Amino acid sequence: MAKNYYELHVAGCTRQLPILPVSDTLSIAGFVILGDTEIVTRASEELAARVPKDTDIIMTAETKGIPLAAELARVLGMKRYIVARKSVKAYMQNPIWVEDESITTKGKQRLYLMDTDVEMLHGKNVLLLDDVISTGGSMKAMKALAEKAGAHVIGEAAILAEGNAAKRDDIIFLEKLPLFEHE
Ligand SMILES: Nc1ncnc2[nH]cnc12
Repeated sequence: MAKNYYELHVAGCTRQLPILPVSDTLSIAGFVILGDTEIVTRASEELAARVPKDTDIIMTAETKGIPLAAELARVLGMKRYIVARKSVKAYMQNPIWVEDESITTKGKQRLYLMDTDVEMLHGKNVLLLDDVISTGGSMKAMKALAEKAGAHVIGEAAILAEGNAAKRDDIIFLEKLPLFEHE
């Protein structure tokens, strides 16, 4: 049980985030939107106002970005959105893939798209979406994957920008989230 919490205020919601170690020297405030309809709905409304006008389609990656992408696409009246997967399922034909590294996952993993996703992305302006942008590793992998599929990445958006990402002016986000360094 985590003893310490960080109080987050975002899109009119307040959440107590448990501070949890991800390495010997670094802890994060765990932000989980899975199962939280209120934060997903309200954040999507605020993000919708900031989506680049010429966005054709939204793309996210498994897992925590999925409800956000579904709701943001719905608010924007988009019938489809794209989910990059962490593994290849039997129903995924002719997959393409890239390597991915993230702050919350140990080691390397891959991100995959199936051929129907590639068809939907080809030649489109795509907005990359996630719950948190931190090191930028997941976004980098998603960008490479979208470009491999023949899409043009028009922007990167998230509910929160964590650590140094909060200083970036090339990404869309609603609030900052600190990282917690210790000895
Ligand atoms: N603070 C955080 N909580 C949950 N997922 C994350 N991914 C990157 N930073 C995170």
